[in-house]
Amino acid sequence: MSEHLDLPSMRVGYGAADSTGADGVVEHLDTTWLTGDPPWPALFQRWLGEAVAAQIPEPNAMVLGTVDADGRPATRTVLCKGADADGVVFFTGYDSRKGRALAANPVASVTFPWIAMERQVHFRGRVVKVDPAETLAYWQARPRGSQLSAYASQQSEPIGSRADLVAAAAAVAAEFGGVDGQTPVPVPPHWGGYRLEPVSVEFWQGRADRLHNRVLTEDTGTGWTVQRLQP
Ligand SMILES: Cc1cc2nc3c(=O)[nH]c(=O)nc-3n(C[C@H](O)[C@H](O)[C@H](O)COP(=O)(O)O)c2cc1C
Ligand SMILES: Cc1ncc(COP(=O)(O)O)c(CN)c1O
Repeated sequence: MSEHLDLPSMRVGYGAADSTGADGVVEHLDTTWLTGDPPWPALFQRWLGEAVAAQIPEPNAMVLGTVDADGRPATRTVLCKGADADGVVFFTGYDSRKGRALAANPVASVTFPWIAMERQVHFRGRVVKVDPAETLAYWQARPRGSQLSAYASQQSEPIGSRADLVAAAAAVAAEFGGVDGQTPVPVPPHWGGYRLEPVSVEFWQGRADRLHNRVLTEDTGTGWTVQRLQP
């Protein structure tokens, strides 16, 4: 397949030297943009708001990296459902492949790949389960169809066919009064939220000639540092 695609020559240049990039920002990302304690939330909220305003698809999608008990890394996309000074929150199956990795190794990375904005934000840190009240509040805000599917799905386990999957979902729907029923679907015991509590957050802004801007903020244990990194 890829032999018909000229991958080596595929590239996009970012901005023009010393001018604005696709992020619409003339000034270069600078360490002085990161203020506050911790220093990352204000700039992160601004960039997230700009990604939403730019109408890029799924601006709250983030690529989550985990490492399993055998040291094998894996990444997949999840939706960010909360972001504040305490960290970034996502919801998933606790017994899924990622859930099992996080049980063994409660650390992760997440990357927001805002490529259309020529931006990326990268977090690393410890991961904790959110408390059940936070999971319940989010669960109740999900569409009923998504609740039924999450209830039916043993996420990341094999299933024989699409028909088997549809039948499993239909059985769960019947248990709770049908797809359009009124019986509330309880939070499945195997489902809930996690919060990545960042110890490092890196902001990346693409610039001409690959002379990009990178600013890293890290929690050293005695306070947050802010440094520019080479591209
Ligand atoms: C844009 C996008 C958003 C997704 N959001 C979630 C999510 O919030 N939670 C989730 O469990 N899976 C989500 N998925 C599916 C995951 O990428 C993944 O396939 C699933 O969670 C199983 O991952 P695992 O087997 O590594 O545990 C999303 C996929 C895409 C493409
Ligand atoms: C399996 C799964 N779980 C959870 C989510 C999170 O999003 P939402 O709660 O908005 O459905 C997604 C989003 N694609 C998903 O695919």
